[in-house]
Amino acid sequence: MQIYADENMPLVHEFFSQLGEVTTFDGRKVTAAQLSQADILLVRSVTPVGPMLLADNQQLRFVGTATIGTDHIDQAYLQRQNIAFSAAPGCNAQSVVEYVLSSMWCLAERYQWQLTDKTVGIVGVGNIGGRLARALNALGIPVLLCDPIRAAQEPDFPHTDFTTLCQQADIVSLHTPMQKQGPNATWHLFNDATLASLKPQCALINASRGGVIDNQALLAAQQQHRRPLVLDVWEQEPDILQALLPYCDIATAHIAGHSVEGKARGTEMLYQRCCELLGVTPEIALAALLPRPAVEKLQISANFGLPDVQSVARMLYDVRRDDALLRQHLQQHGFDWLRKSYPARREYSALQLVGQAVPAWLGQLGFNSQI
Ligand SMILES: NC(=O)c1ccc[n+]([C@@H]2O[C@H](COP(=O)([O-])OP(=O)(O)OC[C@H]3O[C@@H](n4cnc5c(N)ncnc54)[C@H](O)[C@@H]3O)[C@@H](O)[C@H]2O)c1
Ligand SMILES: O=C(O)[C@H](O)[C@H](O)COP(=O)(O)O
Repeated sequence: MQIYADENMPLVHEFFSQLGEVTTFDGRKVTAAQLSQADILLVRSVTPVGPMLLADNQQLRFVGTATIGTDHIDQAYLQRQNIAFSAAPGCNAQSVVEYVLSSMWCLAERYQWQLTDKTVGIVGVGNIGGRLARALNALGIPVLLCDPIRAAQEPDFPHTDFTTLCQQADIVSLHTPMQKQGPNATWHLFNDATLASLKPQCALINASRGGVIDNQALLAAQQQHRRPLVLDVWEQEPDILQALLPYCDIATAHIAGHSVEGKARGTEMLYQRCCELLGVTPEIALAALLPRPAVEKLQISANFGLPDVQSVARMLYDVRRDDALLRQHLQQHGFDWLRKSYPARREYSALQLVGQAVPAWLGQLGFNSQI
C-alpha cells in the first residue's frame, strides 16, 4: 500500500506505517506525476485535489484531508472516480475556540471592554460556532447565533438572521465553511454593503476562510473607519493582502486550528477511516503518542472565579505571540514558513485542574478537572 502524505501532517508515520509505505510531499508543490503510484492520499488545506492533481493515477482508493474545511477538495470528482473521501470534522474545533477566546480577551484589554456587556454574533454554528457559544455562555457573555441551514432543520434553533445579527452584535465571529455557490453561499459574505451594516465599533473576527470577507472591501472600510479586527485567514494565502496588517488588532498565519491536539487528531481521524476502509483493526491511539504537556496540573481553590480563567488560559495560549510572529517574520520568511515552524501549543484539556471546588463551567470551556 503506497501512502502519500503532506509533510506537515504530524504523527503520520506513527499512525500509517502499520498500513503501508509512507512517502511525504510538500503540499503546495506536489504534482500529478509525484502521486501516480499513490493508493492513499492524505492532504492538508493547501493542496487543491481534483482532476489536475490526480490525472496520472489509476489506483487511488482514498483521499483524506486532516482538516475541517473541505473547500480545496473536488468531492464530486472523487465520487465520479469512485475514490473514497474523508475530512476530519471537528478535529481542531477546540483549538479555534481557544484562538477566538484569546483574541476577545486581547481586544477587551486593549479597548477596556467588559465582555459581559458585549453581544457576540456567531455566524455558522457547527462544531466550532457551537463550542464557542457554549464557552461564551459559561463566561456569561451574551450571544446571537446565525445559521440558516440549522434553522431550517431544527425547529428549536435560536436563529438570528444575518441582517439583524450585523445590526445588533458588538463582536462578530465567523465560523462558516467556504461555499462559492448556492442559497447559503459564504464567499464575500462580508462585502462593502454588509461591512457597512455593522455597528461602527463592532469587532470582526475571521478564523473561517479568507474569502468569506472581501479583503479589498475590508481594507477600504478600515481605511475609512477603523474597527477592531482579528484575521487568521486571508484571501489568496500565502500571498496575502499585506496592506491590511496595520489595520488588524490581531493578524495570524492561518494557525487558529494548529494546536498539537488539533493537528494530531486530524491525522488520527484519517487513520481510523483508512483502517475501516481496509478492514484493518486500528492498533494505534493518539493518547499514547501525545507528548507530556509542560504543565500538567493546577490546584484550584474555592476562590477561583470568572476573572481567573483568562490568566489560566493565557498560560496555555496567548494569541499575541502568533500576531507578533506574523508581523516580525512575514517579509523575510513568508506565510507558509510561519505555519510550518509553528511552535507547540497545547489545548486547555492538556491541563488538569485539581481541587475540591473546580467550577463545573470550566468543563464548558474545554478544561479537564479532577477532585
Ligand atoms: N482558521 C483555522 O485554522 C480553521 C480551523 C478549522 C476550521 N476552519 C474553518 O471553519 C469552518 C467551520 O468549521 P466547523 O467545524 O464549525 O464546521 P461545521 O461544518 O461543523 O459548521 C459550519 C456551520 O456553518 C453553517 N453555515 C453554512 N453556511 C452558512 C451561512 N451562509 N451562514 C451561516 N451559517 C452557515 C452550517 O450550517 C454549519 O452549521 C470550516 O469549514 C473551515 O473552513 C478554520
Ligand atoms: O480547516 C481546517 O481544519 C483548518 O483550516 C486547518 O487547521 C488548516 O490547516 P492546514 O491544513 O492548512 O495546515
